[in-house]
Amino acid sequence: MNHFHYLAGEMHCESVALSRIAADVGTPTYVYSSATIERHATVFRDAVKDCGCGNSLVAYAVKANTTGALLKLIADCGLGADIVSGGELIRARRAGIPADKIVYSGVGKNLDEMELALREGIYQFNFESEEEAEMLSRVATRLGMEARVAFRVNPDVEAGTHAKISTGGATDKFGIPAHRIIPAYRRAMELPGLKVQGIAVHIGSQLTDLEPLRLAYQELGRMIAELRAEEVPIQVADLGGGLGVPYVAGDPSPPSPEDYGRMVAEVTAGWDVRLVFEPGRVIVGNAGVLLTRVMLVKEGQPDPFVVVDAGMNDLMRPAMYDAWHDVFAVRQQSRRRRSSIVGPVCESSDVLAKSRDVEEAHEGDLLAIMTAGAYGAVMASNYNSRGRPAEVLVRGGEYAVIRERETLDDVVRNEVAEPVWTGEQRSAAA
Ligand SMILES: Cc1ncc(COP(=O)(O)O)c(C=O)c1O
Ligand SMILES: N[C@@H](CCCC[NH3+])C(=O)O
Repeated sequence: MNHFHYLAGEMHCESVALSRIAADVGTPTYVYSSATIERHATVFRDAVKDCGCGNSLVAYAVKANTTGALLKLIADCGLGADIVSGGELIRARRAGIPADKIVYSGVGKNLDEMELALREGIYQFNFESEEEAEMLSRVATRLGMEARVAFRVNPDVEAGTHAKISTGGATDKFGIPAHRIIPAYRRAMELPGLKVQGIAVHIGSQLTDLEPLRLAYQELGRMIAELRAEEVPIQVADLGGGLGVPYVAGDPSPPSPEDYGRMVAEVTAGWDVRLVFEPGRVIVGNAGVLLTRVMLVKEGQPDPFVVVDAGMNDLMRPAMYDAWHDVFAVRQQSRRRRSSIVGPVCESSDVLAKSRDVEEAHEGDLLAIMTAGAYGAVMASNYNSRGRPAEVLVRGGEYAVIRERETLDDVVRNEVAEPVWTGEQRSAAA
């Protein structure tokens, strides 16, 4: 369910016409609906609230979309944050997410990031290796602090999603395999500065079948029992994120948060733990579109190329994962024409929609690339010296720019125009 819909043949977000945003802010621009985000946050929270001990923590996976105003909205819905870097920690805190609602995942946290997270007092570090436990112990001891920790298990299950977004297979870099879990916890319990409290799992993203999740959670349940038999005090089970969203209008396949919540309640019954969830895409995916303008239409083989002003640098997903995003004309057209929608970037993979039966497009038309709220703006780059797109948040009948479009000055800001070579630095110091 989202808040993008047609009114008198024109696509609106809530009640704001996308053509108005394009006229005021330009294109390409990401447009988000605050009502959709609030709704998804609430629906997810309600779907899992009775699972586990009933005091579940829903920690939004900040990587899906980190724009400050959007994070603030999610914080106001009471969600915590799942972070993967010091930068995401700072963003989450600035958005008002309390430290005790923050969990920290990721295979490579550096010492500075560990120190920052410790000083902030986050809820839990999810270790992805035994080495991380040693590192954090040293940091915590030096600071005279104690870190609450968990290990992420790699359950070796086939998530049934795109290979590049699967994370729970034996050859993926994430987590540690089941056979190393007990020794890892034994060691962590001996290390100073660590307080073992939980266990975590996350097998991938855009999952449209609950079975792989069920298998992973059952494996987690077995591990909790084994760990408790070894007197490891597991009180928290972090079930990760991964719930998919429909990328094709009307696609019924992704399970609803309610179905997911029922499955979780069933599998985790009797675990006697606090559950943590890390949803990303399901909160923001359908809350955003990328608004773009047709620059020209050129003949092509086998279909015409509709060249738009958004490219793979603005929305990487089609080039990177062959991802499908519906493309609709902002002003509905009755004629249709098989076309490829392509960006201006100098790469053959800069194709947003390949040979699609779409509404016929003409120079100057506006198009909406749908379901672009998650892993869209966050993955944008400056490739081809293109400024990253603007972002706009709609609320009721009004909207606000929440990120300005980058100018060329912004793009080159950190470059040093007149390099100072090391030899010159030495002679200046002498
Ligand atoms: C550890 C972890 N948690 C949560 C997420 C969020 O996943 P999703 O956006 O699919 O819910 C990810 C991304 O795959 C992740 O790596
Ligand atoms: N960036 C991916 C999701 C990765 C999730 C993080 N592990 C996507 O756009 O689908």
